[in-house]
Amino acid sequence: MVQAKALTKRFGEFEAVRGIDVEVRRGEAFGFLGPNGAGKSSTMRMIACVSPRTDGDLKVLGLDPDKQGPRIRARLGVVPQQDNLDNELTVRQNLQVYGRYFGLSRAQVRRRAGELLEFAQLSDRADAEVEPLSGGMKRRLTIARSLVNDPELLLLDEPTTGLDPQARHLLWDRLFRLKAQGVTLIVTTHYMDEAEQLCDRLVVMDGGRIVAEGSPAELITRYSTREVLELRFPPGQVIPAERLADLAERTEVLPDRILLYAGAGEAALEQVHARGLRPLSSLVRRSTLEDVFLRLTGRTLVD
Ligand SMILES: Nc1ncnc2c1ncn2[C@@H]1O[C@H](COP(=O)(O)OP(=O)(O)OP(=O)(O)O)[C@@H](O)[C@H]1O
Repeated sequence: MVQAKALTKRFGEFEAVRGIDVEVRRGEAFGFLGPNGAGKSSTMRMIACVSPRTDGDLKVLGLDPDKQGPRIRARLGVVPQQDNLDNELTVRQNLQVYGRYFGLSRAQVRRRAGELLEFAQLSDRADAEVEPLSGGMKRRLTIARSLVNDPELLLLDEPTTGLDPQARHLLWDRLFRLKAQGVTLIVTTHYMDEAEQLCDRLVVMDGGRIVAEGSPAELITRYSTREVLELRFPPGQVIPAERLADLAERTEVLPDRILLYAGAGEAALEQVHARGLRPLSSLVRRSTLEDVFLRLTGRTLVD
């Protein structure tokens, strides 16, 4: 669906995307995970044929965005980072206007709008104005609108940023449904749980480069331990990192806590207690993509 080789985007002197290689296969949910400024949106905008590449090769649906942008766009759905719905129109009209734009007849538009309202779980709001809708509803409507042309490939730039957990889960559920219908998804996100839930495969981006690639489970196995012991100490107390280092394969000291990467977290915690250390709280959890990112970059995703 997408083949990029040494794909590069420069803004003047600044290189936002630094020669990345990416391949997205039909039917998969593929993710770009990285913090703000990593180059995810710049990459997405090149794939969406709205921003030309500066260098490298790019094929989307086997076509060249420089020469065949309109043909590609006709088969794509694009969900931008910011909702750009028409607040003057109702929910249904937002879908209908887009349908007309894609050249559907009035009858086709009516039918498609009905299907999409159902998909977005907004049938009961069809004739409501857009402005007072919740953030989650607006997001679902934006996604529904991007599906008007029945795209093979759907690009979602930070689909759930700013949504509460319930709205995020509802939205993920809709995306799973699309995937089950065979739509290829490409998602950018700085939420590691979103990447872990949604993506079959992903690349971790930082500073315009790809720093790792694989399925969430592969990345965790490759770059982290099975379990992590998180210890918090009272404010102002120096974290006794040197007294804990031998309990784990690796430790990370963050401003408010220390992370001990150990195969068996409970056993490590027993040792902590046996050494007379009394953390304010302790938590044994499995490793996540956040741990992978920390390992690869020395920073947390939300820095
Ligand atoms: N039009 C532009 N002109 C100049 N610099 C830009 C432009 N667009 C993006 N950049 C810069 O390129 C870098 C990558 O931006 P990009 O939006 O691709 O990152 P991102 O990973 O999507 O982060 P975010 O989540 O903030 O969108 C940033 O440093 C940004 O300031």
